[in-house]
Amino acid sequence: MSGDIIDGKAFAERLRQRVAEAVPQFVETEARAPGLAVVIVGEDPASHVYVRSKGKATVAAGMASFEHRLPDTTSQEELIALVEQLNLDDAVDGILVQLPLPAGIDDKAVIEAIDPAKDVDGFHVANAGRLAVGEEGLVPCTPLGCLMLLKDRLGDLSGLEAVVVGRSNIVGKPMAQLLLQQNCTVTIAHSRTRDLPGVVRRADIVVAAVGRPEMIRGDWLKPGATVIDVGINRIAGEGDRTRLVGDVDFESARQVAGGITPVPGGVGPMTIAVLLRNTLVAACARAGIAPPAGL
Ligand SMILES: Nc1nc(=O)c2c([nH]1)NC[C@@H]1CN(c3ccc(C(=O)N[C@@H](CCC(=O)O)C(=O)O)cc3)C=[N+]21
Repeated sequence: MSGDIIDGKAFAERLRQRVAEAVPQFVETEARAPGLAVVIVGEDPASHVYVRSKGKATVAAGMASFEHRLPDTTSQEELIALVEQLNLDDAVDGILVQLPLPAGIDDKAVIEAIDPAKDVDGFHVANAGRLAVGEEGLVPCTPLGCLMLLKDRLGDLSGLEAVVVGRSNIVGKPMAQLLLQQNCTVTIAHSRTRDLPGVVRRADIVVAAVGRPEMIRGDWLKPGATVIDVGINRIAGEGDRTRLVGDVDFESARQVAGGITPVPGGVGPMTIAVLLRNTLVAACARAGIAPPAGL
């Protein structure tokens, strides 16, 4: 038996298309495009690649993209001053400060400076709190993208056993909240979990977000389980090449899983598509209009 590959890239393209189709209505009523500001500090080449692809996707969806590139000598005060300026800028509906930030800048202080209404990453404590208590708010892009893939594949998730491996504030914890909202029985496993393979083997749904290349293997899975691989790890490949792998050992897992997301082409493209979706949703909320249906 060999499970299906869950095509996150194709799903993400359809979501981006739906966002792009909804933008003209916003432009019509508000006489401006929804705007996303992305702030990047420092020279990390991989981060610059992501920021460029976010900017391109934003423009392709018909939205305005504002990129702010700051040198790695930028102080926390300067960065927060920029965030505060973007908070006040009416052309900006979404603010994303690319993480990680250089050493010496406190991520938390910068995130808390973002207006929660413009926090399209959903990282602000106000949005994390709203998610935890089931209030309307902006939800982190990666976990929301994972949930969309799961619902598309499985329909109703009620009563299913979900194991989230990883407890970060940006993926693991919000993922667990979303699955709980869908009436899953949710376990959060992590580096201190005893008998991790045994815990993972109970799961109908496995979300892997540990940041350890190919850690979760096929023999850890319940046959037929749905596996969502959030990991993006660059490891040594053939010769002097590198290759991108997830937190799941794809080849062995595929033999046992019912469905599995690949890396690349799985969760990564969903993150960017949901970022566009969140930007449009934030823009509608700021304008006091209903968000487009079905996003
Ligand atoms: N404030 C903030 N918000 C973020 O959402 C955020 C961030 N900081 N810092 C960096 C990470 C990383 N991230 C990715 C988004 C898309 C892909 C993606 O589309 N990946 C492709 C291929 C990537 C490749 O080939 O290198 C794929 O998986 O198929 C990857 C990684 C968003 N991040």
